Amino acid sequence: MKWSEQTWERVNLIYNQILELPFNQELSNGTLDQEKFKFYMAQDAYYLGEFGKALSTISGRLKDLDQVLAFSQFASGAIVVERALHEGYFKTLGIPEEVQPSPTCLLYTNYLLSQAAYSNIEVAVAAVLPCFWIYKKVGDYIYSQQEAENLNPYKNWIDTYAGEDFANSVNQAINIADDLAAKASDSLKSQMHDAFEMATKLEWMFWDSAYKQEKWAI
Ligand SMILES: Cc1ncc(CO)c(N)n1
Ligand SMILES: Cc1ncsc1CCO
Repeated sequence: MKWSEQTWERVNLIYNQILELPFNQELSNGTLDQEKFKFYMAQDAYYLGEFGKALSTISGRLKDLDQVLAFSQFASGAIVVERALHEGYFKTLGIPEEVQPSPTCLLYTNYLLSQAAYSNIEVAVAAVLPCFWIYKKVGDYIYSQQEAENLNPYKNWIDTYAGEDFANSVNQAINIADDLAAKASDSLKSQMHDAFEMATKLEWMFWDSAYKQEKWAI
């Protein structure tokens, strides 16, 4: 079995809990409170900027030039989505330009940046993979729940992650993780699983914290 198939089995329960989160259920049926969506958008813009930097760092650490190119394209893709949020949702929803990251957003982005900089490159790639794969699966799930006659106010957002371009990036990222895992020791593969599972939990926390509009205690 491929590393990616094994790793998905390990997070399948968390994935199902992600689908059940009130944020995703309400986003899917269009009833999500706009304040919660605005909070999420602001935090996600911050997230995408830091995620882009983590992808750039990984790009520079990879050896195979096709993989260097793929990660540098993912990095620019993430920054392009971040810029589009500023031109789109930030303006239409009236979100202030400067975003202070929530505790969970800071935890997640710092986890990704530190994995990108300091872990073995195989582990760093595994740590960023849920950002691709979980979003793709959640995007496809929510898209499949849409009823044609009801226009969901969050349709634009839903379409971003259910589209073909994103699907291609996700498949490329999974294949790169599998190629690295194929040459890795058992111990390294196990660290890759742990990083994938940790980032999957942080994805759960990110949506949960947006629903709760998480604040700093002091
Ligand atoms: C929190 C989070 N994870 C993953 C993605 C997809 O890149 C995103 N936009 N936001
Ligand atoms: C994973 C990811 N999320 C938003 S853009 C991007 C890279 C795809 O090009």
